[in-house]
Amino acid sequence: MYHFGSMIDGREISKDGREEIEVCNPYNNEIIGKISCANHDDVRSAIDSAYQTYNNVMKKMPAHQRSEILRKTADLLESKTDEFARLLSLEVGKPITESKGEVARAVQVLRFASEGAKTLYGEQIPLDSAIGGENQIGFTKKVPIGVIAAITPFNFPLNLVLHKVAPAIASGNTIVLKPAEKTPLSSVLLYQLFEEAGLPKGAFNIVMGTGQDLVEPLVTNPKVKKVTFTGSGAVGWKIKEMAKRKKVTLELGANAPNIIFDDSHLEVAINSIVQGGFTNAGQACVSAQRIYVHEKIYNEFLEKLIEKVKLIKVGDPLDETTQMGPMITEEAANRAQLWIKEAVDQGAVVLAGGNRQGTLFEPTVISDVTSEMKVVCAEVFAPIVSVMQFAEEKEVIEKANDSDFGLHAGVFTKDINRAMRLVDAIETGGIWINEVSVRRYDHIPYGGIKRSGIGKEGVKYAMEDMTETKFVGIKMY
Ligand SMILES: NC(=O)C1=CN([C@@H]2O[C@H](COP(=O)(O)OP(=O)(O)OC[C@H]3O[C@@H](n4cnc5c(N)ncnc54)[C@H](O)[C@@H]3O)[C@@H](O)[C@H]2O)C=CC1
Ligand SMILES: O=C(O)[C@H](O)CS(=O)(=O)O
Repeated sequence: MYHFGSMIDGREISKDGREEIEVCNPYNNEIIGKISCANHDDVRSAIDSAYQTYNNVMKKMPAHQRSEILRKTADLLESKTDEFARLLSLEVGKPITESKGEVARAVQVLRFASEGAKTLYGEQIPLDSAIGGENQIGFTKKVPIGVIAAITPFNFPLNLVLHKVAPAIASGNTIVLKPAEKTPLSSVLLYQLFEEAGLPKGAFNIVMGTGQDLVEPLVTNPKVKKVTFTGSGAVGWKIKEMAKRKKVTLELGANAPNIIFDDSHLEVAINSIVQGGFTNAGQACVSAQRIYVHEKIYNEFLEKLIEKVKLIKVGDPLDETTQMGPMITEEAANRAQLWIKEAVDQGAVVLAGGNRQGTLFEPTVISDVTSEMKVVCAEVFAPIVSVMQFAEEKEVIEKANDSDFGLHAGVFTKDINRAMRLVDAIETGGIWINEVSVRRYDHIPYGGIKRSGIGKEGVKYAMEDMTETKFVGIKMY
């Protein structure tokens, strides 16, 4: 059984006399580990360590050395794919095939960051474009900002942690991480790899515990220069207020629209929605939640979708043949079931699934929903897709945009002109054509608008946000 404390200034601090939180396998509720929680003094020590290490070490470390540490960490992680994947399946409950996918993506994040460390360019500015700027040279440097505080959610505990730690190290910063207390174990295994790869002590610190307890002292400490948060909107926007004038990145939730026109490749669209709605039991912020299907193909689409959804094998995440595992807690599964009941009471029809056994929620398809129902207008974060029909392009654009959120969208059509019209009309941070909203590659700019957040991740873009652009001017005479 794993038992980890906080990792501060290059060592695991004492676990004695600390409050403990058990980490359970959501599939069978077995305890797989526990964490000993940090207190507010520990948070301060972690920030002090990160601050000293930034000023004395990381700020001065050459790019090739930062790059090499990241490259070595990537190689180490790749060599331990099975161990990490197993732990992800145990702590999150995702099928082992998806966990291996998360590890493979995490390796790529490290490799992108390793390359990014060497290509953090400023630009040359032609000063003589301004009257009076003759005989002067101008350029910019990308300079690190210092200590970064990172707060992460449960659903992709390795990759989403790396989307903060890897760009921070690549750009010469230091970081204090508060991982999700439901899935904190993989972040410590990751920490150990960084240590083995030669990352100086204090460059990456982890404080263990609940957000309620640790986030305020972390975010409000004056030595922290930037806060990067991934998680729910309810928490994220509170953190933004706490952070006051600090730089803040918020990666929050959504209810992604996916639009299927009557000229789309039906098989491709259906397979994409099956993947996009049920990956990680729907617990992805870009999960395909609202599916708008053109009226001409609505019945055929629905019939084929239901057929495929009913075949999804739900069960033990460690079984290689399992396609969907449990939700993270019984409370989360119960909430999803209540939302379905509420929708049904208001006229919705459950066409597949709808039931649960403990944390195991059946892959669910509902129709006859309205835009006021929670399963449509709120973030469902469960294996539930709502299918609606439309007749006109203009109408479906309005429906897709009728949301407080705006993270990713998917559009299926063979008409490039229409696709490009939707690219411009749909209000999201990213849009896919002939691919489902859930698709994410780790080097694309990723982040939402509206209530879905502020700023972008994706290694290069996170590095931009973790640096300042400093102007340098030289006058010749
Ligand atoms: N846009 C994106 O990239 C992503 C967004 N998410 C969003 O994350 C949410 C699901 O993850 P959860 O872990 O359930 O989110 P959550 O918001 O409950 O927790 C995220 C982090 O915030 C901390 N936290 C919780 N309550 C807090 C409080 N009152 N004060 C301060 N900190 C607090 C937690 O300890 C955890 O570390 C969904 O809304 C999902 O859409 C998840 C993954 C990616
Ligand atoms: O990395 C991803 O695939 C997503 O960011 C995870 S989530 O945002 O969809 O939860």
